Amino acid sequence: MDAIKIDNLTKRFDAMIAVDGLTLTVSRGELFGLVGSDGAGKTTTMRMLAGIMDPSSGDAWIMDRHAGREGESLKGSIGYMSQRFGLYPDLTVLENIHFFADIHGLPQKGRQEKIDRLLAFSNLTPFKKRRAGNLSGGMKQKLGLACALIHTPQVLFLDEPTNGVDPVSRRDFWRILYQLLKDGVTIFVATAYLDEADRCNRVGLIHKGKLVACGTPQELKQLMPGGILEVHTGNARACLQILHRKLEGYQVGLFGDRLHIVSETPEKTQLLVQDLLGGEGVEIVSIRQIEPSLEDIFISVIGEEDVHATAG
Ligand SMILES: Nc1ncnc2c1ncn2[C@@H]1O[C@H](COP(=O)(O)OP(=O)(O)OP(=O)(O)O)[C@@H](O)[C@H]1O
Repeated sequence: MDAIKIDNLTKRFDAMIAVDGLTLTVSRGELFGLVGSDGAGKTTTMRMLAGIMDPSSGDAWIMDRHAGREGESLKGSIGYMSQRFGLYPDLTVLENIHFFADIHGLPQKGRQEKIDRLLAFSNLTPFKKRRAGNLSGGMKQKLGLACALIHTPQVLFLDEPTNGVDPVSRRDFWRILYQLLKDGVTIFVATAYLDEADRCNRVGLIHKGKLVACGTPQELKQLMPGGILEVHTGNARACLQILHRKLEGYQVGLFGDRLHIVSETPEKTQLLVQDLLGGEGVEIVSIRQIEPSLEDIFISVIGEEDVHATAG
């Protein structure tokens, strides 16, 4: 059964279409990633699903209830952690959680046990008396998550929850999400980090408000015809310029100190690239075919010039 059903959801801001005919479903207990660069339409989608923004047209249902028309009755079933999650910096960790418990009308009976469980779950027990303003970025996000979970929602919406958080805390945060999945919570997470997208059961790539691809990470990786050639040389940027100049009709992108070339015939392209770079006096450290990453797929689907705003 579907936890989330989105049908032709559209949001216009004057002439600008922020979300353009989005249609997709998310099953119960699924971890779905909405992936796109800045301004792709992720936050606008989240707001409409969480019932805090009306769509211009189209519909969404969460657990069989209409996100707009039945928004009020949905509140108890969904948790929403927005990008600028409203923690109170002057309140302690514990006080913040109590504040959200009050908002959701959580009864006093059983409340303390619930809070203790959430604190332990998010590894915040030792910090419960610390003021939220004095927490690290990663801890703030965990506290935001604990607050979003206080009323035991069935569906959790997370808008770029690990934006700007260090890699160790990000991994920690994802561990917590996997625990929630085990408890049967459906998670809909927006992210610009493609490595995070790889951790999702299914991924939707959104670009300029449109869903341009959707499937499991493995399915998305099969969207790419041919393969990827990874080229490692002493100076990737110089080689990028050479290949942009001389290798017409190919997508070439810079990934750290490596170049990725999308090719339908990688073996042939490998010979061509070896010739071209050799002719320019470039020494190739290695050149090999690799499995495309989600980042490769993203670039191949939306075009290289549009991808630069996307975090790696
Ligand atoms: N209230 C608004 N009024 C006008 N335009 C808006 C409004 N909210 C969003 N937009 C525009 O809609 C587009 C989609 O924005 P949205 O915030 O949904 O993208 P996003 O993928 O979440 O990116 P980011 O991570 O930068 O928030 C952007 O071009 C944005 O400028």
